[in-house]
This record gives sequence, C-alpha cells and structure tokens, in this order.
Amino acid sequence: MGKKLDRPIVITGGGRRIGLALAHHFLAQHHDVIVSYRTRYPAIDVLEETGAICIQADFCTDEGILAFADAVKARTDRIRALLHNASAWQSEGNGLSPAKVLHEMMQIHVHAPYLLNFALEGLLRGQGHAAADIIHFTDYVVERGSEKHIAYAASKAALDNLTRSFARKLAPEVKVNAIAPSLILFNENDDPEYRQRALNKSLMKIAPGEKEIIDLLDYLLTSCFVTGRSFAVDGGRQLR
Ligand SMILES: NC(=O)C1=CN([C@@H]2O[C@H](COP(=O)(O)OP(=O)(O)OC[C@H]3O[C@@H](n4cnc5c(N)ncnc54)[C@H](OP(=O)(O)O)[C@@H]3O)[C@@H](O)[C@H]2O)C=CC1
Ligand SMILES: Nc1nc2c(c(=O)[nH]1)N=C([C@H](O)[C@@H](O)CO)CN2
Repeated sequence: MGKKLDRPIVITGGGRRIGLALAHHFLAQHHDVIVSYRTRYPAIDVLEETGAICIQADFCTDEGILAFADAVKARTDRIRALLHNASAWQSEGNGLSPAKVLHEMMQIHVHAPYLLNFALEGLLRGQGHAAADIIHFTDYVVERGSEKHIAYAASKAALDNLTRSFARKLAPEVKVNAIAPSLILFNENDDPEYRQRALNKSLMKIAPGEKEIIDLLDYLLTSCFVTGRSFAVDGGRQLR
C-alpha cells in the first residue's frame, strides 16, 4: 500500500484539463498529491511517474464516492486541501432523459463533494487555525442559470450553497471557498463559430487557460482568513 503521505492535496478529476494542471502545479511545489481519475488517460501514467498517487474512482454512485474516501484514508492521516474539481458539463437532450441528466449532475456536483467532505473531515481537522482548505469548483451560471444546462447549473448552485454551510461547520481549522469560472478552456470539439460566440460573452474576450485558476488557488490556500466565499473568474461576463 506504500508509505503514508504527508498532508497531500487531494484533487478529484485529475486526469485531464484543469484538474491535471492543478496536480502538476502542486507536485512542482513539492506537495504530496492524490488525484481521482475515472478514465485512465496516458496523463495518469505521467502523473504517477511524477510522484502523484492516482486512484481510480467513479462518482456516479455513492459507493464509488465512499470507496475513494476509504482509499485516501488508507494513504494519509491528514489532508492539506481537498479540491472538488470533478465535473461533467451535461446538457439536456443528447438522448438522456431529464431524470437521468438531473441524477448525474446532482451525483457528481453535490453527492461527491458533500459525502467526501464528511468522510474526510477528520483528516482535514486537527492541523491548526486555517491549516486546511476545501475548494468547490462551481460555475458562473450559478448566478444566471442556463437554458441549455439546467440541471448542471442547479447542481452547481447547490454546490455553491454547500460552500457556506461547510465554511460554518469547519471554521476556523478548515477554510471552505468556491471558484466560479466561466469560459476558461475550450473543449477540443468546439467549432470556430462557437468559440467566437463564447469569447464575445465576456469583456476580456479570451479563454485564459488553467493559470487563472491556479493563481487564485495559490492565493486561497495561503490565506488565513478568507472562507465561505465564491470567487468569480469570468472576464467581466456579468457586465456584458
Ligand atoms: N473548462 C471551463 O471553461 C470551465 C470549467 N468549470 C469547472 O471547472 C472544473 C474543471 O473544468 P474542466 O477541466 O473543463 O473539466 P472536465 O469536464 O474537462 O473534466 C472534469 C473531470 O471530472 C471527471 N469526472 C466527470 N464525471 C465523473 C464521475 N462521475 N466520476 C469521477 N470523475 C468524473 C472527468 O473524468 P473523465 O475524463 O474520465 O470523464 C474529468 O477528468 C469543473 O468543475 C468545471 O465545471 C466551470 C466553468 C468553465
Ligand atoms: N465539467 C465542465 N464544466 C464546464 C465546462 C467543461 O468543459 N467541463 N465548460 C464550460 C464552458 O467553458 C462554459 O463556461 C462556456 O460558457 C462550463 N462548465
């Protein structure tokens, strides 16, 4: 099973894009890192070669969520930060019934963070004032809703509310904050017309990439005071 890790940063959904960038960032800062992955991309091999502990987990069931928590507890007695990045941007339609879309969105964006926060509470507490962090990755649409991703937006809104509840429950040992991005990264299948439309929705008109999230995370993890808040990373989209 290997040696116990020293206060690792735990990242859910670390196999690609933002989660993967976060894992490499914190490894480069010489943190121990645990990531959950669902699909074993080649990037997982590279993460393991770079020293991360990569644990396969599917959060589509509560049992899968709690199995991941048990696997984390088998590797460490304390956690520096728990980053709830895992997510699916599921729209209505696409052959799925509304009931299935709603279930999947609530499972990944609400059941997983809620159950993992409770299951790993004992590993987050007991390290001193503001010594540990939980980060919920929500979305700009929490403020506005979304006509094409209704269940997704509702589930992220629930996650936004969990931020304040867990901040009240876990202070002052553990800070709990949310990051609410809008367009950060395109998906590889996004066509040029979609890309231009999406860029035009903000004042800044760029897709800034993972560094915007990484820099905010570095700030939040060094704070001894900020908790219970959501931080928009949206290029001024609300002013368009
Ligand atoms: N990218 C952007 O522009 C924006 C991102 N965000 C938020 O930022 C975070 C990161 O975004 P991004 O990197 O684009 O996310 P992605 O959708 O690219 O990746 C999310 C990760 O979560 C994993 N995941 C999805 N469903 C499950 C599940 N049931 N069980 C376990 N793992 C699962 C995926 O695994 P697998 O690869 O195997 O499917 C994937 O590795 C997300 O919370 C997202 O909602 C918010 C607004 C904009
Ligand atoms: N899990 C994901 N959530 C979101 C993604 C994504 O790729 N994966 N992408 C977006 C869009 O960039 C959107 O913000 C564009 O307006 C939203 N959420």
